[in-house]
Amino acid sequence: MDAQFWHQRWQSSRIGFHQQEINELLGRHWHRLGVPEHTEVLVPLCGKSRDMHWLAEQGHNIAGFELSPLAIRDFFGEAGVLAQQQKLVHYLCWQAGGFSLYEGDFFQAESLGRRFDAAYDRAALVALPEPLRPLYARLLARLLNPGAAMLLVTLDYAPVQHESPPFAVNEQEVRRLFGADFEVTLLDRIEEGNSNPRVASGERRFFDELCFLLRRK
Ligand SMILES: C[S@@+](CC[C@H](N)C(=O)[O-])C[C@H]1O[C@@H](n2cnc3c(N)ncnc32)[C@H](O)[C@@H]1O
Repeated sequence: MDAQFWHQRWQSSRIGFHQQEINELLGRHWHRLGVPEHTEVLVPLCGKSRDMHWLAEQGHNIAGFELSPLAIRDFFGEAGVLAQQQKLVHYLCWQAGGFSLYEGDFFQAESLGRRFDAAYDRAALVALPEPLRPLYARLLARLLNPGAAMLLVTLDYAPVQHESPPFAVNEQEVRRLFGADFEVTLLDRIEEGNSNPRVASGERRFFDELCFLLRRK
C-alpha cells in the first residue's frame, strides 16, 4: 500500500473503514489504561476518525498523523472548525482546539522530536502490509515514553487476505511485533459471527475484533 493507494481511496471516497459511531472497544476499555486528563494521545494513521472527538471529550489533546489532506480537511470541516496550518519539514500541521493533525507520512514522526504518553490505534496496524508492521511497532516503541499506554484494536479473520487492507493481525502476531518493548494484554475479543455478512455467506469462517493494552516497558 503506497501513498498513492490511500490518496486514491480518499479521492474516490472509498473509505469503508470510516465509522460513523465511536469504536465500541475504545468506549469500553479506554478508562482501563488510566491515562490522566490533558495527556496528549498519539493517533497514527488517523483518517478522519470520530474516535478522536471522543478522546478529546475525555479531556485529551490529540496528535494525529494522516497522509491525506482530504481526510484532515473533512475532519475539521465536519466539526465546523477552521484549522490553522503550519508548515514543518516533513508535515503540514493542521491545528484547532486540542487537535494537531500532521499531514504526511507517519514514518517520519521522529523528525518532530516529540515523545508521547498515550496512543490509540484502530485500523492503523491492520492497514499496513506485513513488511511494514515491524517498522511500525519499533517506531511506536521509540515515540512512547516508558510507562506509556496504548489501546490497539486489530482484526482477526480467516481465511486471511493478503492483497488489500484490512489485514488480519492476530494475537500471536501482536505479541511477536510488540512483545520486546511492551507488556501486551489482550483485553477483549468481539466475535462478529453471522452478523458479519462474509461470515454469514460462508466466505469467511470467522471475523473477530481484538483489543489490546500495550504498556511501554
Ligand atoms: C484504514 S484507514 C483508518 C483510519 C482511522 N484510523 C479510522 O479508524 O478511521 C488508514 C488510514 O491511514 C492513512 N495512512 C496510510 N499510510 C499512512 C502513513 N504512512 N502515514 C500516515 N497516514 C497513513 C490512510 O490515508 C488512511 O486514512
